[in-house]
Amino acid sequence: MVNMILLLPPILGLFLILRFLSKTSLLHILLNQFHYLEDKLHLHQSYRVPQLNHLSQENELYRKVSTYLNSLPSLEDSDFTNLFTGSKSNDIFVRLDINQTVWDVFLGARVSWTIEKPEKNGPRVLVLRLRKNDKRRILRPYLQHILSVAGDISQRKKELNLCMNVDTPSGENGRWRSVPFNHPASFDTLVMDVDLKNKVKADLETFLKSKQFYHRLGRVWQRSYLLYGPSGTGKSSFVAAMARLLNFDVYDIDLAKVSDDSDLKMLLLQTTSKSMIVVEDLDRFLMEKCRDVSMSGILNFMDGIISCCGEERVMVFTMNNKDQVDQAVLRPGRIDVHVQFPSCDFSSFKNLANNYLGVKEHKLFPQLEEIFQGGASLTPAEIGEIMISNRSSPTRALKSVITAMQATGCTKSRRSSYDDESFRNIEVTSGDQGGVFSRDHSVRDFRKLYGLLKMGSRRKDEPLDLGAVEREG
Ligand SMILES: Nc1ncnc2c1ncn2[C@@H]1O[C@H](COP(=O)(O)OP(=O)(O)OP(=O)(O)O)[C@@H](O)[C@H]1O
Ligand SMILES: [Mg+2]
Repeated sequence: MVNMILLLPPILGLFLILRFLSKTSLLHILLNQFHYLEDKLHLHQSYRVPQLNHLSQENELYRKVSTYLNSLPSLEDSDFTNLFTGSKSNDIFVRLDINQTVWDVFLGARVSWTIEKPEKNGPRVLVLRLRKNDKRRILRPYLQHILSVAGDISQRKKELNLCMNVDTPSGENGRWRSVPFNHPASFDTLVMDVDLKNKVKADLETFLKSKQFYHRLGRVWQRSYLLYGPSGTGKSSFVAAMARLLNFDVYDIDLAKVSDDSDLKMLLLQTTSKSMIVVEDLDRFLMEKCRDVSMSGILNFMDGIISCCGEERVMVFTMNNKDQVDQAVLRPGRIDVHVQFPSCDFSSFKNLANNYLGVKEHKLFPQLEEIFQGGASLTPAEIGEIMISNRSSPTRALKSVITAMQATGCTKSRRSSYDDESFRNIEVTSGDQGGVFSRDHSVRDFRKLYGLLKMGSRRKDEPLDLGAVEREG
């Protein structure tokens, strides 16, 4: 009994000390000091993983290690970790900051990673530090482990990036600025010929599985698409839908910000594999008299000659009108698939009415069909705008569309040359099957061999005054 009484004060004291340690940061400080001392007592070796290689191309290992480190739970314990919101409002991301160290344990060995930035505006370097005793045992398996975890994370990755070239390089990310790519368009939301949509989807899916095929032929594993048609017919939305289907980052090249051919090469070298390279309004750029990038610079870029690092790439060019463009740009092999985006026909219109207004049938449909058959048309963008502003009243929306179509004054006689020309010009080269369909094939041949990548063929010649439509509506 006396013994028990004697033991009570030390037990109580120990309890109070432990409670004090757990409630304050003293325990944490002591543990840190212990790790620090333990660290000092061993010989260490450091390895550097630079962000860019000697050609200023992105070092893929750097990206993979960053992906891995940003997924480590220990990052949350590290001081001054950056917190960011993601694309969804309740997503929070944890990201390592410059000079911040994160610890990791692999096969019982403790290693640390620090992001350094040797020059103020220069690229970053990830520094791995591990004990010399552990080096032989863990270095290679550890790096393999990082690659495999990073691979899994990217496969699950839902967030895509949109990269845009900028005039002045920051050094850190080279010439590309990237932002999360959240464009909501998908193949489901795009109103277009179902057959055409499915053919492009199948073409993209086949491309993804064709690595061996391209390698056997000694070809760069890339596929090029030309999306052409009037403004507001869904070309940019289609690009977003393609990126979403492929799960590729998008590199949107603004050629006006490219200073010369070698600058264009450098930009391409700084893109990664599994990406989509997009050049919008190429026809307009090629038409410019004073431009900094030469025709041969553009052609080399399209051929993928300068793509040393970027395998598995899809290139997309958009144009309003391809008739004025040099045939060298459009030749098979340089552009594999041409997809035409026409103004709306009646069947697409009904799909838009269903999507925007929830209307499958309406008493005004026969009148609208007649107007469409008369040759008048609007682009999906124009029809979409009218429907959005009148979405509370489908009848008013449809009446406004009728008024707008009548206001365009487009008649059958004004559309003939465009129709016939575009019909002849459809070219689909099917690299994966080894076939090239030339311009001379008849339309029936195209339908038979690959299917017709065409949604219809009407055109609007004059801009719509939406203000007038709304007033009348
Ligand atoms: N086929 C379509 N289906 C559904 N929505 C469409 C379609 N085409 C256009 N839109 C709508 O119209 C708007 C403009 O479309 P988009 O920017 O894709 O056209 P574009 O062809 O790229 O035009 P531009 O040549 O001027 O760049 C978007 O908000 C899009 O949602
Ligand atoms: Mg566009």
